[in-house]
Amino acid sequence: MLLDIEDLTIELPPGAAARPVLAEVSLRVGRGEVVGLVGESGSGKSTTARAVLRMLPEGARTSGSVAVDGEDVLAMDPARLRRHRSRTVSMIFQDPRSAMNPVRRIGDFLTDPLTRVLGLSRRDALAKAVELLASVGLSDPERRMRQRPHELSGGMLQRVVIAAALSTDPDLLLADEATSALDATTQAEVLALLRSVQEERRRAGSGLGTLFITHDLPLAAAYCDRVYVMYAGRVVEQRPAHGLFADPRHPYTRGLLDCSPSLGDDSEPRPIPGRPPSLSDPLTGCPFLPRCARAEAECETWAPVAVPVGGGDGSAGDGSAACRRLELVSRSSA
Ligand SMILES: Nc1ncnc2c1ncn2[C@@H]1O[C@H](COP(=O)(O)OP(=O)(O)OP(=O)(O)O)[C@@H](O)[C@H]1O
Repeated sequence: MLLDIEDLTIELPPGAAARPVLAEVSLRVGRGEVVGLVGESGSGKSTTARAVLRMLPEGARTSGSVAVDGEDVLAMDPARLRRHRSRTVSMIFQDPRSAMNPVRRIGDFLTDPLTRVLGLSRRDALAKAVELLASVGLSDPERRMRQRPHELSGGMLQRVVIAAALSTDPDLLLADEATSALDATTQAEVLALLRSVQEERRRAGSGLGTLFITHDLPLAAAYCDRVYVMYAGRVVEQRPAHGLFADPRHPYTRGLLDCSPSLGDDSEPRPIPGRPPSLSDPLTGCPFLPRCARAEAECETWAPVAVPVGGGDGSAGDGSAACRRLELVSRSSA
């Protein structure tokens, strides 16, 4: 398994929060797989991605494990961690401008990791940077190399950032809301680009794993192979994308789909009532309870546990959802 997060719990120092930022998160990404991580703001998506780079909140206490290619990231020594961050994993953020120094040229942004991390000569790095810009679909790459960020559109800049992220040939790509700031057409183009990179690496026999973070569940269901849904620092459902979209099992997943406008459906999107809990809200029982239309008194004391669920196409056990009602059903049919 390329990325294997097991039972990861991250707690802030005493007094800073009433509940963990992440609670017992387990998540896997295989080579060649695109895995979605979805949830409302504050659910813990970025913290999960940052934990893969061991970029943890100040003073955080951690339990559980984060392994990449079988190696425990939380136990890496500083030299190994540097290599892990610069070679094995690359991260793309929502705002490409924040990743770039506005006064430096695009060429410098790209050649920097090539000389520093890969040890290429300046000349080879320049040639490789031009190649990379062409490979992400930017016209006139030599001219782009001399331009500064403000001279390029958001979509073009995100392509530059993707080129830089791929320049060190990482095994794992963490895309944190990487297309959220783009208009619909540009978003579709950037997703197609990421897919084609994925295919190319698959054909070359060195599958790239992608963790695709978004608040947009229909987008994740359309783009990803498998999707994890997070709520209040926990994974509440994880399924193959088609099953999740066709037959969501957790009430929160259903709620997210019901509040998304969908093509060919005239029904009004219905927002989930209430708001997600903040870190200062202590949680007992099911964290979704205050917003759940199907909650019962017993949910108040229920300790969340992942219950195996089928794929919506008759296949069994290829996903899970953490809901007490599903646990009752699975117990009664066992
Ligand atoms: N370094 C930190 N110190 C204190 N609190 C933090 C820190 N990092 C994250 N948090 C808190 O942890 C919770 C989860 O944040 P996180 O950024 O992982 O959520 P998210 O799902 O990615 O949200 P968004 O979509 O808004 O980025 C939030 O309540 C956030 O305020």
